[in-house]
Amino acid sequence: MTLVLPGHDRHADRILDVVRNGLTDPSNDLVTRSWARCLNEYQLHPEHPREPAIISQAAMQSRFERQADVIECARYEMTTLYQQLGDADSAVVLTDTDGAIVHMVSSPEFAAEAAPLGLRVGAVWSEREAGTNGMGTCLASGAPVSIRREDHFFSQYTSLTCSAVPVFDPSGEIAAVLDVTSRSSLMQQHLLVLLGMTARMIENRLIDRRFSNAHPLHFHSRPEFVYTLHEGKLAVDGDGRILAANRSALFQLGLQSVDEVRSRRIEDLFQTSLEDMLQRSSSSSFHPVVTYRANAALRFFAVARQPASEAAPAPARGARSLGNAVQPAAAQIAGPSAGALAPGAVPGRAAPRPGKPCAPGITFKDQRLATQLQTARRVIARQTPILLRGETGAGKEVFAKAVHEGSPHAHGNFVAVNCASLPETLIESELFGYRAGAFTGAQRTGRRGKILQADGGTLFLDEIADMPLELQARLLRVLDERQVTPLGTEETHPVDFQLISASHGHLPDLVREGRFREDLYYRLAGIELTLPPLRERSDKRELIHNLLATESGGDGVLSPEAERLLLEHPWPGNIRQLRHVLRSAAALADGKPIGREHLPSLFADGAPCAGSKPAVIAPPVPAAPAANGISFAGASPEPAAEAAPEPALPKLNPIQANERQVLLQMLEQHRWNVSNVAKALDVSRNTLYRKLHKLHIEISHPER
Ligand SMILES: Nc1ncnc2c1ncn2[C@@H]1O[C@H](COP(=O)(O)OP(=O)(O)OP(=O)(O)O)[C@@H](O)[C@H]1O
Repeated sequence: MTLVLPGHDRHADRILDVVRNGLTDPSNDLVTRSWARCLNEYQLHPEHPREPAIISQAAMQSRFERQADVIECARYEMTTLYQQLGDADSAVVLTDTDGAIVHMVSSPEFAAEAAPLGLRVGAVWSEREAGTNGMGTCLASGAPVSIRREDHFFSQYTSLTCSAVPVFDPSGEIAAVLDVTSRSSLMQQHLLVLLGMTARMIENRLIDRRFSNAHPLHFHSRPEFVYTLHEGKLAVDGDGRILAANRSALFQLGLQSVDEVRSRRIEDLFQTSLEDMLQRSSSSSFHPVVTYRANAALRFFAVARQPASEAAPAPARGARSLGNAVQPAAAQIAGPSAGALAPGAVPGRAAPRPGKPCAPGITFKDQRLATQLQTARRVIARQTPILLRGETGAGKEVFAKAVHEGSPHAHGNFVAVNCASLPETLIESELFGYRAGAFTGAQRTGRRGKILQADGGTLFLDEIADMPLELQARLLRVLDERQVTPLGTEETHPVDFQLISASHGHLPDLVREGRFREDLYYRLAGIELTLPPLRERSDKRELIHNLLATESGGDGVLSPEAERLLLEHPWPGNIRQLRHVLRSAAALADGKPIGREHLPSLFADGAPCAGSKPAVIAPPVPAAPAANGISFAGASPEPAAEAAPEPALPKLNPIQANERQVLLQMLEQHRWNVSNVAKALDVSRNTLYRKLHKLHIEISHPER
């Protein structure tokens, strides 16, 4: 990479000009003030760049020891942040209060390219050493900063952009700086928000760790924010004296610093005592209880618990696999000695089970996918929830099942729930189950919900973005408490399941729009993996042949031209689309080698293949007797349409019949991608699924 931009002397002139002539840029005052510090206070000169000082390994050892608990609390959050960024040309970096890098997470390639510049463990990035830069300037100003390319004091860093935030310890002092350094200068505002949230999570962990003998007290003015990143958190000793507070606690209590709260008693802040709070919390099963600010009419919802060090050990079952139980050690990677992480790779200690052989036709030979599978199996063995992203039909569910089969819970059930295809009103009972007669329409026998079915196994929540907000809160509670209460009952059942969720969309966007709970997102995304789309897979040829073998009963043969067309196709519908194309091709070829003329749906977008009739848009026709409605035979020429008549439909009125026709055409145009059709119609996927269900258009997975 070119880390030095041409024209660096112009860069130096600009800095000298601005500082010497007092030309501060009010929109970037923080940067110009830092330049002035570099020139006047540290006697640096932009024309005489210097490399950051490197601390010897031996000297770093004592820093690691001093910072041990901060590093330990930050490791996992840094890895999660790195996974979320999905930017292979970036590093997530933690420095101590001198600006020395104590931990770093990045891809091996980026680490190798950035090391000569001093972006590595042991390098000191204070302003005094490295001029204006994210980590150093954040330390100097005590505030979040973004230092974009030419904002750097030395020109050798102007191909990089860094955003950094301070991390505070429980006494309110800066304990570390968390930074993302990247080649891209885009989205810095967004990045600062993510960094800020990550810093808060590290701070909260640090309170738990340093005050494990104290009573944690969680509170917020809104009950749904208790136990979330936004909660106020206090550590209280056995006499009710406050030992530590997080930033949100100070903000909500209207205080400026931890000193103002330390050594005060619970009664000074709230109209309650520690004993009362503990007693009420425990009798409400640790649901938030109401309390008031002392001497004011401010209402809060709070929960007080026993110290973590005294808490009874969790039951053997249920103690292991939920989001709450995420172990910081799950993401031990770029430590003092290691240094780099391949995107998507999180080495762990627990050896994954080898896993059952895959079902016929299923393959994970693509290198990236194979690594992801290995990573996911390691991570799930360490009780970390997995969030899968990937285009529709890319194989998220198949992947999740393969993770389950190689996991310590492989002996339990793999239970899949598609949150988008269930009507909103049914998701709750489907997930949590219900007692007989719990509501009108409930089965007489009651129903064991999917969460209980997954006890001892794996719950796969597909299209999690479509889970309604109220249910998100309930799911979060299950993940927190590791127990489930079926509808219409008071009983709680302990549950122990591994959690894998999937979404084709970007959950942080939904979080920003207020459509998805941020705290739930963090619970689900212990690690986030983006599965490659079919067009990027290196095992495409093998996949095509394997799928053809299963779809044709072993008889299918491809002509070289057909193979080439299949390999070159962009596959917007991914493996599902490929499977259907092969299924109808095998039916059309009827035992003969499959040629171009048997692949009409590849040309359905207006490029009909030579020698075949133009593609016809028609209702989907099952290509095999038991197949469902997902078929590209709908866009195929007549022989396929004649091959199997559409099953008789219940009677629809003329308006419904018309609607059905329009929807089928749209589905066909969008290659049966429900999300895209929903987008085109400007309705939610949920609404569209309900409509499809009503009009008897079946969208399901043929192999389920
Ligand atoms: N690794 C694989 N090898 C062979 N076939 C696969 C593989 N992964 C997925 N498939 C096939 O692709 C189709 C779609 O897979 P799957 O349902 O897992 O995708 P998905 O990403 O969960 O889809 P959606 O986003 O629509 O829920 C299925 O027919 C499945 O059998």
